[in-house]
Amino acid sequence: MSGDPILSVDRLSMRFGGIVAVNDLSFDAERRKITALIGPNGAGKTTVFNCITGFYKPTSGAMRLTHDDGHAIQLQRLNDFRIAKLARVARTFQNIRLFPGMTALENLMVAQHNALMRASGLTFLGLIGAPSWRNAEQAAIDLSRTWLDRIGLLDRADDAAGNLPYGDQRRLEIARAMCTQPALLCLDEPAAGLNARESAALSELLLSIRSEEGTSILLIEHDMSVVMEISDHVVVMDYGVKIAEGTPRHIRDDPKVIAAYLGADEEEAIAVMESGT
Ligand SMILES: Nc1ncnc2c1ncn2[C@@H]1O[C@H](COP(=O)(O)OP(=O)(O)OP(=O)(O)O)[C@@H](O)[C@H]1O
Repeated sequence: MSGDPILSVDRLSMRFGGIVAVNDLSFDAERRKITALIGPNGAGKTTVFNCITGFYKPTSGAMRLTHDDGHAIQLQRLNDFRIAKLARVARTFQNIRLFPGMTALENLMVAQHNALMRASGLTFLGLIGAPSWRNAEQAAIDLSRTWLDRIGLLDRADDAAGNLPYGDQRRLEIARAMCTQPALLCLDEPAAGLNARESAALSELLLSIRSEEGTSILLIEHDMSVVMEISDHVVVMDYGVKIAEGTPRHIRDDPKVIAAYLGADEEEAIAVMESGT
């Protein structure tokens, strides 16, 4: 794929002892597009995310994130905190990681903690109520409320996050990640456990983040209806390697992809496709 990649993964490998979770993987995620990373269970998708976001140090390979101004950052050289801060990569996890006892609004304020700490002069300006601190705090509240509105939860701002319906919690996590104003948003199975109506709301939210904020999105997802509906580009992994990539329509008809999902070999998959079943 040619174009304007925000993320270039180049020959990435990750081993755990004898297990090769990711093997010589290369792909690009285009700027202001939605790139889906799919594959059967154990294909290595989450391990790729963990390398990109600095949870794991890859065994070998490079991951370059290029900001809009052309400044490029080699992610494999940074730890997770610096990847979040300097590269502006935000992520969500397979399981919900909100603070359940805090309100929806407070969960979004927490995401802006670092910016607020800077504005508070590491608490001193906050203690004396300096105008610069008050302005920064108001801006953080405004941004939180804007995102609550975007996900349809403004009227539940003061409810504990843990009391919200599951689909709302999923969207709140994405809103929390967006409050860090990321360049690249990495979402690990955001549609897991959602019903059809909630999946549709999620797809709508992600499409609006792409079009309104212009945020680039990298998505791991098993729900093919979501993948097919919102992805600009799909990368398919199996056993740690890339087996296909292209548009959703292209990969949907690829016998290697069908074989990987069916657990069949490629010839069987072609036979299934040709029989139209
Ligand atoms: N910390 C680890 N230590 C040892 N093996 C690991 C570790 N993390 C992942 N693996 C192994 O690496 C392989 C890829 O796992 P990974 O979780 O990346 O796959 P996945 O495609 O995200 O799967 P799923 O769709 O089920 O979440 C698996 O065989 C897994 O057991």
